[in-house]
Amino acid sequence: MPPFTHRKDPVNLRASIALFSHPPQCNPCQDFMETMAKDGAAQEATVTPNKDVSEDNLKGYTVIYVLGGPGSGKSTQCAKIATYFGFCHLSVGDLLEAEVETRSEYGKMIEDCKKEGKLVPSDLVVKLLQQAMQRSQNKKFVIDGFPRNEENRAAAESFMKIEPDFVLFLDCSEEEMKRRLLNRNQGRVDDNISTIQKRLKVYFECTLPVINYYSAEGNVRKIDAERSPEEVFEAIKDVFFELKEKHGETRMTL
Ligand SMILES: Nc1ncnc2c1ncn2[C@@H]1O[C@H](COP(=O)(O)OP(=O)(O)O)[C@@H](O)[C@H]1O
Ligand SMILES: O=c1ccn([C@@H]2O[C@H](COP(=O)(O)OP(=O)(O)O)[C@@H](O)[C@H]2O)c(=O)[nH]1
Repeated sequence: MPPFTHRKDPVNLRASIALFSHPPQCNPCQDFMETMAKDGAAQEATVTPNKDVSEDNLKGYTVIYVLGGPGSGKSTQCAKIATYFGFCHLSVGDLLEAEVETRSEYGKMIEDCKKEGKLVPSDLVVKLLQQAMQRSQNKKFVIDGFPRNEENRAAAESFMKIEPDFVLFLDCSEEEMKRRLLNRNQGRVDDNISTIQKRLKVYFECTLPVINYYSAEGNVRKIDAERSPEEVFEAIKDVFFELKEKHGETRMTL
């Protein structure tokens, strides 16, 4: 399969990327990571995984990654998947927001990243995700909006030993994603046009390569996400049933 590019408006995409003069920030917040490494802060407080649960316990879980641009409908569809198929829905964006609310030492940095549309360092994201998975009673996870860049993907594989059963790619035009985000109206600090442009840039430059990585492994199911939420979910259900039939219970437990 040829690599995914932006589907409907490649000309617009090139134009919008050209608006940004700084280089892609697929490994952002470097200063913060260096500080964490120096003082061992990553081991502290709320993000310390439960010590009596080994990372090997994550093996044998069913994991589905749901990727797509900001506003492509990831959260909307993950909630439906969770309800219909009994998966645990883990939104990394929500885990980060919850971390901000605990007023931990990472709160300000997370808030700043979010306002700027930047990605939070992988160490922290992976720890939060690992902790949430270990605390869950469920063994089937639909993971919303992660991995966002190559560093995230590699960290999930090497530290958590997880690889997705498959990746759902919600394909939506830039124009529609912008329209949805500007109408989302949930008081998010990042749903303004300036931050939306930055998030889209990160998506095109950092997340699309991850989708293409999995696609090269034959592990991506692309969904036309520009239809109504109900129509999108019907297409997603077809993918789940088709894969269940193909792989049986051993590969994916529904
Ligand atoms: N298929 C759809 N058609 C129209 N609006 C949608 C659709 N899916 C989601 N939305 C709306 O678009 C906004 C962004 O959806 P959301 O699921 O939060 O996207 P993401 O998690 O990818 O950022 C929300 O206000 C949501 O209600
Ligand atoms: O793996 C992730 C997921 C989210 N974020 C941060 O959380 C923000 C919001 O992500 P969310 O998934 O909530 O929303 P989306 O941008 O997909 O609409 C992003 O812009 C990033 O700042 C991150 O750093 N890593």
